[in-house]
Amino acid sequence: MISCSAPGKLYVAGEYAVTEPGHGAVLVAIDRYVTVRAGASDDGLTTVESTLSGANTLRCNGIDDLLRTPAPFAYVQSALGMAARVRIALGGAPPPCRLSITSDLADGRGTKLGLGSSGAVTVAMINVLNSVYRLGLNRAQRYRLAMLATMAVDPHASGGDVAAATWGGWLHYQAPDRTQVQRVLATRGVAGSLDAPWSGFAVRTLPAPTRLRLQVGWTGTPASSAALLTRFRARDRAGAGSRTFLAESNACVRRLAAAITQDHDAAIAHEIRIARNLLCALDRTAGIGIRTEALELLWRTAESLGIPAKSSGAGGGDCGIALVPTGTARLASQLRKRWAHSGIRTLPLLIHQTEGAA
Ligand SMILES: Nc1ncnc2c1ncn2[C@@H]1O[C@H](COP(=O)(O)OP(=O)(O)OP(=O)(O)O)[C@@H](O)[C@H]1O
Ligand SMILES: C[C@@](O)(CCOP(=O)(O)O)CC(=O)O
Repeated sequence: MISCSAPGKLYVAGEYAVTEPGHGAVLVAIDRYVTVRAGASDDGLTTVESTLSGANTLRCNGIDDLLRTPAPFAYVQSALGMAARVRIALGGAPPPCRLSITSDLADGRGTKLGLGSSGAVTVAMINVLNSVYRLGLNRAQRYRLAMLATMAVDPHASGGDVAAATWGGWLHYQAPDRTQVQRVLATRGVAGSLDAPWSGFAVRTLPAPTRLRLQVGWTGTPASSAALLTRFRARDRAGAGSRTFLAESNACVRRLAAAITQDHDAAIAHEIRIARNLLCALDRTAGIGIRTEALELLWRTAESLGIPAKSSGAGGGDCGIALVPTGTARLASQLRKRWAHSGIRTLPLLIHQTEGAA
C-alpha cells in the first residue's frame, strides 16, 4: 500500500491578480490534507473511491471508464490521464491499481471550507501515481503535471493551490502563462512539457514569520471560486482600473514577500491591509461579489483589536485570515471570542512545512 498526502492552502495576498501571467501571490500551506492510498487491483481495473461528499462514498472505474466518471471526479480523472501519458511516453502501460481518497479539507458534512481541496487532491494523486507508475518525477515536475491536470479542468485557475500543496510552507508564487503552456503541451506532449520553459512561472519558499501567527476564520458560507473568477474575467480588462489593480497588487505582493523574508512585522501588517483595500476597491468597481457582510465583519473585528486581517481567496464567503502577534494568547483568545460572537468560526489550523528539497 502506498499513501501520499497533500496539504490545503490559504491565500495571504495577490488573489485575482495572480491569475494574470507575471503577477504574484503569497500563499501558505495548512495542516489539513487530502490523502490518496494506492493498493493492488483485484480485477485488472483502476478504481477510485472517495468520501467526497461527507459520508457518501463515490466510486469510479479510473482511466478505463472515462465516459461514466461522475463529475466530482474531474480532477482525479485528469490526474490519472496526465500520469498515464507520462508512463506511456516512458514506455509501458500504466499498471491498474485501487485508489482510495480521504480528505479533511471539508467540514464533517462535506461542506467546502475554501481550503484548496481541488489542488490538494490533484497533487496527492500525482504524488501517489509517481510511485505506482514509477515516473521518477522531482518536485517541480510533479507540480507541472498537477498543473497540467488542473488546467484541463479549469484553464483559468492560477494553480496557487497546486503550488502550495506541492511545496508547503509560505510561498511567493507566480502562475505560468497558461496559453503558452497549452502551446508547449500541443507541440511537446505531456512528458515533454515537464522540463520545457514555462513563461511567467516562478515559485519561491519564504521563511515563516516568527512573531506573527495565522488565525483563520470561516464565515460558514461556501463560495464558488470559479463563478467569482468568471466575473473578474468579464471586467473591462483594458480599463485603467484593471491595469492599476494588477500593477498595485503585484507591487504589494512583492513588498509583502520582502517583508516576510526580513521578518518585519509592521511591514507585513501594512501590506496585508493594502492587499485588503485593493480587493475591496476592485470589488466596488467590477462588482465581483468578493465582499460579504460576514467577511467584512471578520476583518473589522480583527482590526478593532489592532490585528491586520483580510478575506482569503476569491471571497464571497469561505475564509478570512488575521495575523496575530505571538506571545499574546489573550489577544488571540479575544479575537476568537469576538469572531464567535459575530458567527465566525475559528479554524484550528497550523502551517504545513514540507521536508526535503526534492
Ligand atoms: N476528496 C476528494 N476526492 C475527489 N475529488 C475531490 C475531493 N475533494 C475535492 N475534490 C475535487 O475538487 C473540487 C472542489 O474544488 P473547489 O475549487 O470547488 O473547492 P476547493 O478547492 O476546496 O476550494 P477553494 O478553491 O475555494 O480553495 C470537487 O468538485 C472535486 O472535483
Ligand atoms: C481568485 C483566485 O486568485 C483565488 C481563488 O482562491 P480560493 O480558491 O477561493 O481560495 C483564483 C486563482 O488563483 O485561481
